[in-house]
Amino acid sequence: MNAYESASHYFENAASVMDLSPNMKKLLSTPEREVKVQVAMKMDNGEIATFVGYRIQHNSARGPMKGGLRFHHEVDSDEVLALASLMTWKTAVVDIPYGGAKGGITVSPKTLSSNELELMTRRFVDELQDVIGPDKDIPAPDMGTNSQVMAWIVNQYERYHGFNPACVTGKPIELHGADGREEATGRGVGLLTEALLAKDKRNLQDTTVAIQGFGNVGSFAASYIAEKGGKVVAISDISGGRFNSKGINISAALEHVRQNGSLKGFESEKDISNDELLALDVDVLIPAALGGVLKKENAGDVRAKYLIEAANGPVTPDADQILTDRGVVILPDILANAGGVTVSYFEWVQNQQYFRWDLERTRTELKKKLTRSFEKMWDIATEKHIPLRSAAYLMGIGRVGRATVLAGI
Ligand SMILES: NC(=O)C1=CN([C@@H]2O[C@H](COP(=O)(O)OP(=O)(O)OC[C@H]3O[C@@H](n4cnc5c(N)ncnc54)[C@H](OP(=O)(O)O)[C@@H]3O)[C@@H](O)[C@H]2O)C=CC1
Ligand SMILES: O=C(O)CCC(=O)C(=O)O
Repeated sequence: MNAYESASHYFENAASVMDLSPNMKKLLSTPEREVKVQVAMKMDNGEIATFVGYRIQHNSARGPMKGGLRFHHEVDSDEVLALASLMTWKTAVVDIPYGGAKGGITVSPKTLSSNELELMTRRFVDELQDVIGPDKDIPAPDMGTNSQVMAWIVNQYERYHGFNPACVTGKPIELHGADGREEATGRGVGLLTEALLAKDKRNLQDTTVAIQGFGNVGSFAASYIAEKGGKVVAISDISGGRFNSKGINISAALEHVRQNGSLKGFESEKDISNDELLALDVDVLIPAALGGVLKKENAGDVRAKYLIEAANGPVTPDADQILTDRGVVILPDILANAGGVTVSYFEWVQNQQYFRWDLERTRTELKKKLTRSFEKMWDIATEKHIPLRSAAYLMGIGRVGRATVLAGI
């Protein structure tokens, strides 16, 4: 099952519980626009290279479309479509006035020089500048992109449209970014982990955690959890995992990555593989890297009681069933990692109003939004005796469906 089939499965499941008409189902599952472009450029050595770029605009019933840009060698149209549809439900679950979109380029960004990365980003914007914009579709960071890439995007977009900071979020603070956006997704993961544990009268202080992926999301989630007294016993990146039964020193790991570019060589009690990390005997497992990492073959190995989907689509439907049957509580991606797009919304609001918030306000508003959405999802799940994922989908699809009906076609 590819990423899109997985996302469709979750949508279909919820749609059948909601009794959506076949026409409404079709309307809500079909993307409004799919753009596929050639990104042609001259590499540092003078040779011409071409890359394939995508922007898929899934749904705009609730507002301008919103979603990140992924630079990764596995990006394809199925994956981008799956991620775009998740954005539609995610923005609705946290009730921010957006639809959903996603984009990406099939490329390994680490194989490019900084000049090449900049040029590729600018050429991509040249191809997309007429379909994106502050009131149409607003990109942001995802895997393989960061605030520097967003800075090139805003600069290139403004060459066509004039001063326009709200055309992209996740920008550097110096270029109208929001204090708190960089940490937001990981912080949200931490806040929601606390909220979930609290339902079982538990807290982070007596909790062990394993996190796969130590990029933007994984590292900020680890920092938050460690600061709150949680014991992060394992972290990983593409070089593999590090395990320490007494808890990893997250500040030291961050410093190591800053100096060396990866966790490779970071000392710990023992080195483990990414597969071993997923099967560790911990309370909380947080996949924060690629999609589809928990599947039929390894879902039975999971020993954690709580699984927080920091990554988009980390659990396939087969695995979801196995884990749910085994009593693992899964906090679904469309809420678990929604802290990022929520603070992107705050950044966009600040850009539109030319008014800057301080970090404390951002953190307070983020907590308010996520907590409110979590409690609503929890109540639906409890009342209907359904898993949290189904409850979150009912919330998201319900809001998009109602907006569609009210607006009329
Ligand atoms: N950035 C954001 O605001 C948001 C991100 N997400 C989702 O969170 C996930 C992570 O995104 P983000 O943190 O931004 O991405 P980053 O590119 O910042 O980090 C990705 C991390 O995953 C690691 N990784 C990559 N491939 C593998 C692999 N095969 N096995 C183990 N680790 C791997 C990377 O290692 P290395 O550095 O060594 O390559 C890196 O540590 C994605 O699923 C994304 O869609 C969701 C919501 C918002
Ligand atoms: O911040 C955003 O606009 C989108 C983040 C994103 O791509 C995601 O939530 O998956």
